[in-house]
Amino acid sequence: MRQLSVLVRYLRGERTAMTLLAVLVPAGITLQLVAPYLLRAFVDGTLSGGSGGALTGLAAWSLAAALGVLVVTTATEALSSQLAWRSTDRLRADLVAHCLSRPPEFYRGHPPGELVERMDGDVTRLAAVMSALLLELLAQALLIAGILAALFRLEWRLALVFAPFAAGTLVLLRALVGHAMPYVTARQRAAADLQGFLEERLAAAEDLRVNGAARYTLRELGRRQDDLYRRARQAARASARWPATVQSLSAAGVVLALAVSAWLHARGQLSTGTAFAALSYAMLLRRPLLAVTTRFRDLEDAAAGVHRLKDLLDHPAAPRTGDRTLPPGRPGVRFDRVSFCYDPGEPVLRDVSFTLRPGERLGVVGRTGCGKSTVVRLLFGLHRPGSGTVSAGGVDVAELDPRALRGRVALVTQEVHVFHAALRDNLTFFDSAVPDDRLRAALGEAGLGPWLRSLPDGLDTLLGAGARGMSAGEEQQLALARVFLRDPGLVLLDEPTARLDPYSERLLVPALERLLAGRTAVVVEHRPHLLRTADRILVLEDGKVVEEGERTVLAADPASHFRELLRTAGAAR
Ligand SMILES: Nc1ncnc2c1ncn2[C@@H]1O[C@H](COP(=O)(O)OP(=O)(O)OP(=O)(O)O)[C@@H](O)[C@H]1O
Repeated sequence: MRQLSVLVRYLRGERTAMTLLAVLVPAGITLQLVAPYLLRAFVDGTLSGGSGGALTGLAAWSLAAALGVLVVTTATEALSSQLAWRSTDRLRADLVAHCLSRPPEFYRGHPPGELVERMDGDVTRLAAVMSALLLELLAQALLIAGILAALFRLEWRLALVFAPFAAGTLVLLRALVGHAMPYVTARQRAAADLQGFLEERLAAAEDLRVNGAARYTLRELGRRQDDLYRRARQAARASARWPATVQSLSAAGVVLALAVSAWLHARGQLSTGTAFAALSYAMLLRRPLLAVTTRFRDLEDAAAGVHRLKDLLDHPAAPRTGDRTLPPGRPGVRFDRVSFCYDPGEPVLRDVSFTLRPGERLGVVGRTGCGKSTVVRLLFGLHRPGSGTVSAGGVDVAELDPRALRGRVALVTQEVHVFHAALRDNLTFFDSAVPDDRLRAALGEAGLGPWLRSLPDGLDTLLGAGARGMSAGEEQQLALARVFLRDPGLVLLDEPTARLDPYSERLLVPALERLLAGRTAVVVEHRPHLLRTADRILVLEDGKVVEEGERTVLAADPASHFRELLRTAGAAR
């Protein structure tokens, strides 16, 4: 139940609704408790030949009580469901904001499908708890207490029979929560795993089909579905065992009420009306106990969900950033004895040092896996060096305000995300303040002018899944247009042409050249012809700098690593 403390935090902002509920719930319970009393008076009144007027009055009161229960229940449900929507919306917004501020490692541990399951599935389950369950459990607990109190007033011997029975049932319920929780958590984990798997495979559907991996994917899907089924069965078994026990116990309770009432009635110690009322209370008691137990499964689901959400919320934030900004103009770059490793273990960069003056262009080369992309990721502030300093414009990147950094430094990789949104929004990231002529100019600089003119709705054309498709080259040009729009002083290119065919690459190169002109740039590239315009070259091997210097000098030196790389690449072409 500790997990539900998260709920309490979100319910705290709902004072008015909670106050109204605090009035409505006891009112509803009181009305339910009054009904058997009215029944007793009616039965005893009828048997003792009471006046017709009094009996009609009692019947009218019973009807009013039943209507009252209906009105109060409807109002309670409407109020609690509104409260749940508002609270869960806030929780979901907090979760999204939280995830958006996590470092890249977070997304390695939590694939998008799993995050969607948590933000949607878990949060929706919580909505159910907030609206119905929690309130219902509270109301039913109050109802049980109320029934026992009413029974004491009615006939203390009957209450003595019921009190231990109800208490015993509640103790069993308490045990139930902890009992099924691990199974429920395992089931939810398996569901999230399945969702993550589906999300990843569907995103790569084209590759899977082309490479004939569809059958393997279906086999894997089957394995994960089996796992989910097995865990769901275990969870259902664990959750069902106790409610069945409680159901039997409550049936025994009703029989007990009947037996005790009949015995007392036979000895003349209980009026017929009181016996009826006692039986009504026994039936009434049966309802909350059963409701509580059958609802426990949902409650456990939610508690396990909260557990997983807390786990998500507890993930450490991205490393603290500073509030410094970059000085105006084109920033220089400096790596000073930088070492870095992703996970504890082998360093990916070791003691890397180099300097790039403002406006210079550095080509980073080396075999695959030698750490080239890591250099640009550190410069873009995606990771912090384990030791040493990475600075841009003379400011340690760790001390830069991330917004200032992103405003002045642009990273272009081979991954381009096209949102299912208008072209305009895809360029501005939903900033409506950017004027259209700037957008058109940026698209023109990126070489997308003719493409824009061919679009039926121009900047309003819908892009992304299910809408206007784009070739890999056009997507890459779109990424460049985003960068042109920001007019950064430092551009980082991480193999932007890697997934393009030679034709698309030839179309992209002029736009890339326009982008790099007059800016400081770090270019990671395998293909030597894209390094033709670099001023300096950095050659990495196993995370270490094995060569660094002017491109023309290195290219002319027959013994240089760079010359060797050019030769190898030339032979491969
Ligand atoms: N997110 C990550 N978590 C753990 N290890 C990583 C991660 N990213 C890269 N690595 C590892 O760090 C090393 C350097 O990776 P990096 O991407 O910098 O190499 P690269 O030189 O750019 O390679 P390529 O030319 O293939 O793109 C590799 O061994 C890689 O497996």
